[in-house]
Amino acid sequence: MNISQDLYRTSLTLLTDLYQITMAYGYWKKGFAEKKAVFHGYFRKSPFKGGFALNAGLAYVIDFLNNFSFADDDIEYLGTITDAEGKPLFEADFLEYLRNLKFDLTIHAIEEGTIIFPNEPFIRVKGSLLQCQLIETALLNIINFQTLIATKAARLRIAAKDDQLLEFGLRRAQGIDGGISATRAAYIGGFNATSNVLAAKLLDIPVKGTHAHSWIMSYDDELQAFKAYADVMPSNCIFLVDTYNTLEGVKKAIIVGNSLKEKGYTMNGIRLDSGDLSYLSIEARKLLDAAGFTQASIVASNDLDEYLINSLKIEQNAKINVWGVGTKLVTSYDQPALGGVYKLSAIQNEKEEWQYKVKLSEQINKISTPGILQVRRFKNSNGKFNADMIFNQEDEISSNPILIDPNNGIRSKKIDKSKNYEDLLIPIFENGKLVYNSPSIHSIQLKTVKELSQLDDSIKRFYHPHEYPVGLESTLYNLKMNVIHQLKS
Ligand SMILES: Nc1ncnc2c1ncn2[C@@H]1O[C@H](COP(=O)(O)OP(=O)(O)OP(=O)(O)O)[C@@H](O)[C@H]1O
Ligand SMILES: O=P(O)(O)OC[C@H]1O[C@H](OP(=O)(O)OP(=O)(O)O)[C@H](O)[C@@H]1O
Ligand SMILES: O=C(O)c1cccnc1
Ligand SMILES: [Mg+2]
Repeated sequence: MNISQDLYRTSLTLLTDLYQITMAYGYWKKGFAEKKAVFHGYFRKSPFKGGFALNAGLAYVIDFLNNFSFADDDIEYLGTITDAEGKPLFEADFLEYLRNLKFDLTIHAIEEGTIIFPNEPFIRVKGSLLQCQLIETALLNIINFQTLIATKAARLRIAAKDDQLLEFGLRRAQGIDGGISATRAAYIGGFNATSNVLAAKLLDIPVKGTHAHSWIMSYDDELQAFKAYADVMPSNCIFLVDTYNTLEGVKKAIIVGNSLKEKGYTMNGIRLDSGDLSYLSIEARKLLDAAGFTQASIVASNDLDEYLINSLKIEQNAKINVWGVGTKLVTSYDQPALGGVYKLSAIQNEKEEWQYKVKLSEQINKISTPGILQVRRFKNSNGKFNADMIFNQEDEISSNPILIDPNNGIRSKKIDKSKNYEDLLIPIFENGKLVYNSPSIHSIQLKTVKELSQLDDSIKRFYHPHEYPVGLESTLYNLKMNVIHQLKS
């Protein structure tokens, strides 16, 4: 077996939890597989104790859904699953139903590179209960991870300001796909390039890199190693200077930089990968400037994250202008998962009327919201985000709506009707037909940059950020309370 080939040449339709297929079987058996339902995907808490998340993963969801069909070998495999008594779990007619299933859901989603907040649906799925159910796991798998990493990357972008950010994470990433999709999400979040060659090729992301300690160690002498590197790649020289003694390394880089200059080339810079990055970058900058290399970059790497970059830049005045970030970004070191969920919120009865559904919980923030929802983002006259309103599309909305905090009914906010707004959930699939053109990854990154500029600094800060107002429109809030009271009585 060739794992990588087998993994990527298979249909991904079985990328799901068994219970989705078990429920699908149950719906089919009970005759309501094709009953119309609505589900929404959303998360309840911004990651990293932050004030926002950056939406990512939609292009992968689209790809998954566009190819959603059970291949013959999928059906054959499902036929081999048995129950506790050793009998086939699924009957043959159901498997034939799956074999002939044609994806026909209607899906609205928020575009990648959009800032999103807790409780607002980033995706709305409408159509047969059976199909809505079958896609849950893959959809959450894709969006939870890419949104998490894109958010981390956006935080690194906030810390690094206008400096270059390079993603170096592949060696520490969570497996093969974890590595590739982390690279994608990092780019969406604002990284300039990656060292991951396969991801760069597959996803059209700029690829960059320096060299490793092993290059230096393979020579008897550091100076000889730099000279040899300059010989081989005179226009691609960022010398890693910390193998033995960092500042001595910088001096040797300068010697080689001067001979490059004589030959008409430019030394691009140096990289620091250990020691006190603040002290060493300040001293290295002095040495480089004194030798006339004022344009040479100082790249830093070594367990960096947004807090360290912020401290190095703001508190310590480090002279670093390119940041290589790996482990802490691609593994989302301080928060390993985004808790995005997918909940049923409406289902049609025999008369094809919508019945609204709520999942109750002792924890108020875990009570789901009923309806067929849309997210409306209100903006101030300067373009900055003002507040987001979640509303039920089936209800009339006042032009001066009142937003109510879903977790605290006494907190509310009035929106005046002069505000500009945008509805964030846009059509992606209509009855199974793709009606959305995915933007290039470069335009998604540009969108991120614009969105971050429209978000107030108080929401972007890392410690105790201000909570951006997201409320249920009052008619929806009342609907939710009514559904809850009916369930309790
Ligand atoms: N000025 C600084 N302020 C705060 N943290 C720093 C500063 N300089 C470096 N760091 C961080 O401190 C840690 C230092 O790492 P550590 O003590 O393990 O040694 P090292 O620099 O990696 O050396 P080596 O690779 O030779 O073991 C790294 O996470 C690095 O990012
Ligand atoms: O620190 P990260 O953010 O993950 O960035 C990537 C790291 O990978 C490389 O070395 P590696 O960690 O393999 O070896 P090292 O620990 O000896 O530097 C590189 O020199 C960076 O230190
Ligand atoms: O190109 C680099 O400098 C690099 C690439 C991967 C990991 N660490 C460093
Ligand atoms: Mg390391």
